Amino acid sequence: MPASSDGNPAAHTDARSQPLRNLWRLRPYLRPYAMEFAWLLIAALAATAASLAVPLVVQRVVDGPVARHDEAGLVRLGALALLLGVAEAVLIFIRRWTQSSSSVGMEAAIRADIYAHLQRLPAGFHDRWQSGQLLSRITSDLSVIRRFLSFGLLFLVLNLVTYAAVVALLIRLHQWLGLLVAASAVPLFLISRRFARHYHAASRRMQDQQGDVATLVEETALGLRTMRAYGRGPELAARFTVGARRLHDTGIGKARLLARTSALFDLVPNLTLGAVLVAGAAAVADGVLSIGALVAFVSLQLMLIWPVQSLGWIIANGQEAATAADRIQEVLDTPPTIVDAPHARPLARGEVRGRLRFEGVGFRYPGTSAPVLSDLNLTVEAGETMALVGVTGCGKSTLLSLVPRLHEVTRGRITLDGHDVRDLRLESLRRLVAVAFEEPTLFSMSVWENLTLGRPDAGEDEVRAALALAQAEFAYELPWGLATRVGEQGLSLSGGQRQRLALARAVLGRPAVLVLDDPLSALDVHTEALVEAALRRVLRDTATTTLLVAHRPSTVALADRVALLDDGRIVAVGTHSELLARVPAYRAVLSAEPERRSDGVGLVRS
Ligand SMILES: Nc1ncnc2c1ncn2[C@@H]1O[C@H](COP(=O)(O)OP(=O)(O)OP(=O)(O)O)[C@@H](O)[C@H]1O
Repeated sequence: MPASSDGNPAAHTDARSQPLRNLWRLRPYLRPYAMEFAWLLIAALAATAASLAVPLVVQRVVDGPVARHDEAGLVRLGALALLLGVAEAVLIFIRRWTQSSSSVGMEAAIRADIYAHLQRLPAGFHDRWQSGQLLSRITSDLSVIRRFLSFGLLFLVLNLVTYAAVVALLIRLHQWLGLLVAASAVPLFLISRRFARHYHAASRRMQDQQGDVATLVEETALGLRTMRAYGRGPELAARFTVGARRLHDTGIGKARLLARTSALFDLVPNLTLGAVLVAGAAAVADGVLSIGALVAFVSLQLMLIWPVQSLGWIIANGQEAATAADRIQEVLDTPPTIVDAPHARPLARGEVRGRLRFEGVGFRYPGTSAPVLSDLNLTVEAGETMALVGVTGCGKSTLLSLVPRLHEVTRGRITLDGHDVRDLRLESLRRLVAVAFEEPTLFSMSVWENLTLGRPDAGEDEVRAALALAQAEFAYELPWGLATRVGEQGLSLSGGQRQRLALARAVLGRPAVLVLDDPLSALDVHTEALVEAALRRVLRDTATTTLLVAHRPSTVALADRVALLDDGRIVAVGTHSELLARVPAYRAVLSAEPERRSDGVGLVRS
């Protein structure tokens, strides 16, 4: 399903679009457990058969040994009833034991597939989807499906079989009374159908709202400091209260719907039971039914009460699972748009010189009308360092993201040594092109693991050299050195420390092309100078082609040439001093003069 542009793809979903179809589509996950399911179904059916046999034994007891005062017969039939009871208990144990391992295994397999799919989806998908929505799909929605596959589905089959078997036995005991019980299935069916329709819509609403609340909690946790600094705590709390209240109301609505329907599910079998008792007593009085048969009839009919009562719960569980499956398939059905072309080939580091060309490149974010880049031409020679300069919001980061194909060009092409980057294997391209973002992400793992993300085979000397280059030797001073866990729930690092580790991570990969998005913006002047000096040395020595977003003259000084980006195009290319001398717009961008934003939103300083 295409996500909506408001970041809440769920908001536009038709809840009744494909009831049960998406749940059915999950059946391949059941296949590895088909044998286990067959066994547990056999165990469950055998347990049901054992429980159904008990009233028939009771009938024999009442009409036989009790009527004839036959003690030996009573003991024999009593022992049989006891045996049936024990058999039922053992079979139920076997069923429960089997069902837990298979359903948890299926849940884990679906979760692994969703996670792998999320990794293949392009950056644009993650820009549009709220992470809370993804989180709730991969956690609570999957749990709902597991519960249905392990309990709801089993009891649905079991209860239907029980119902059919009991009705058949009842018809055998007394045809008309049996048919009366069978007729009670009609109102039950109508009630179930209406309930399923309403409950499906309510379930979808609730699962979407759970995702919204998860998003709110996540945003609050991530933005806690900003929120406090601006004194916006109460406002966010109010937003949360509204979301939580909505979720609460939907939950209450669902519970009331279930309660109302459950009352009807209680009423129908009890009314039928009342009618059977009256008509059965009359039949016994007329001598057409024995007392033992009436006792057996009523005992069997009582066995229908639980299957009918639990129908509400089973339908509710099934509808929740169906909507959860809808939400999961919405993610799985989103095709990964940035993938290897069939003819894509790998390119070894040794084969690459690093000449990077943008030829008539255009780019527009999905769901937006105006392109950010249009007809952009630029050549970065092999081993050259090119700085990219432009006002805030003109598309510098967007341009960089096109090189490793985090986004895909919508027009033109980007070539590396003459190869269109779309003709290269993604894995190969991303090994050749290393990126350091302005706001780098460190993962919840050790500094070492964060550094060697793109080069798991890197040796200690290489890591040391990369840390030295990025002036990031502070990492050795951390409590456990490079083994210190950083990122979420790890040690907090300053913005500058994070940037330096990200820079070390980028250069450690020994890339052919280094893409740096203002990588020194969070450094103090002294550290910046040290990093720049080291970076200049390395860029020269390793002959790495570098495309570098720069806002400050000191960073621009790292570059051999500078390209000025304006209105989605490269409007000037030259050395820093050439552009300073002949391009007023360049002077304006690099000086502290106020400059119009490229999108015309207002006046900003670059
Ligand atoms: N995911 C997105 N979806 C839609 N529009 C986006 C997205 N990301 C960025 N934009 C828009 O694209 C334009 C270019 O953004 P970009 O981040 O590339 O600018 P920039 O030149 O790097 O800015 P800065 O110097 O502030 O980092 C902006 O108008 C921005 O609003």
